Amino acid sequence: MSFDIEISKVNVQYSSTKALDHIDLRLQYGKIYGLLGRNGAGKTTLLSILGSFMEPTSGTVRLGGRQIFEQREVMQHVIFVYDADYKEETEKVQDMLEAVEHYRPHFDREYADYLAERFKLPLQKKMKELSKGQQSAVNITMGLASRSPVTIFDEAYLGMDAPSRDIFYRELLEDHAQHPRTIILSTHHVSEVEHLFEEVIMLHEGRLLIHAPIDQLLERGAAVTGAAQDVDSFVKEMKVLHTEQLGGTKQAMVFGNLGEAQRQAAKQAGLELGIVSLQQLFIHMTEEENVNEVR
Ligand SMILES: Nc1ncnc2c1ncn2[C@@H]1O[C@H](COP(=O)(O)OP(=O)(O)OP(=O)(O)O)[C@@H](O)[C@H]1O
Repeated sequence: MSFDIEISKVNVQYSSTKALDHIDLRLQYGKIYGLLGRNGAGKTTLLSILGSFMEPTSGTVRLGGRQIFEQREVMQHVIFVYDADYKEETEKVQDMLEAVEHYRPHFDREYADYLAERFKLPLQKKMKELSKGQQSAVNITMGLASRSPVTIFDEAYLGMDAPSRDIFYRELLEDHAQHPRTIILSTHHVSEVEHLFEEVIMLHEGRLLIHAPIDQLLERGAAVTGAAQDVDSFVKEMKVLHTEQLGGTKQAMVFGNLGEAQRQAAKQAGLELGIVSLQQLFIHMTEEENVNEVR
């Protein structure tokens, strides 16, 4: 079975809110995707559809060419890890892990034990007795150890401290290298995880803003720094996402590939060209005044 994902003309309407507006996406099997968007952009809605937690109002979602909603045989290959509510959960951690093993055909018990050890999970405690960060670490352990061909993490690290998040990111990269699968990570900690992504998907107000390989996206951003009038004249025909000025020195963040001739011209004008991080691009690409031109 192929595990490529095809999302076609997907719309989701919640009473008066259009949460997803005509989303078309192809996700190739085996890559790590970063899903970004401001609060309310539609990330959880999109991931809930992929996780078969809900059906779109219209449009189709296929995995390997097959419809996914309520298709148990297809959905055993997809795991959706999200910030679940365990306030009432009396199951012990150990039992939770064993239960997942039952219906996840690629689950690796040894790896789950190893991760439980790495995260120092109290295996004999009830889920509701765990701290928020520990509950998230259980979710992540289930998500990684399931080795599902499609593994979705929706803000899965909530409450986890920086060392635990670091373990998560390292394990994800190492395990993905050994057991390639599609991983989709939705996150607000952009600067912390951008090194994981192979492709970036940005949603804005329910619509697709961009879907591109991360290196191509980063190549489109540049920070031009120098004397204010020189910067202004250099960027006058370009898409400027953001500017900052300190005294006579200005920095403009531009969006669009700079060719060799432009790079030479910048050098001759005494301007410095710097790289822009994904976080900076994300912040300014999703500003109201920039969205239309980015699109
Ligand atoms: N059950 C619901 N009923 C009505 N509106 C909803 C419901 N769930 C989500 N929405 C709305 O749909 C839009 C998308 O919400 P969604 O949770 O998908 O965004 P998100 O990108 O995951 O946001 P966040 O980053 O804040 O988690 C928002 O405007 C939200 O208010």
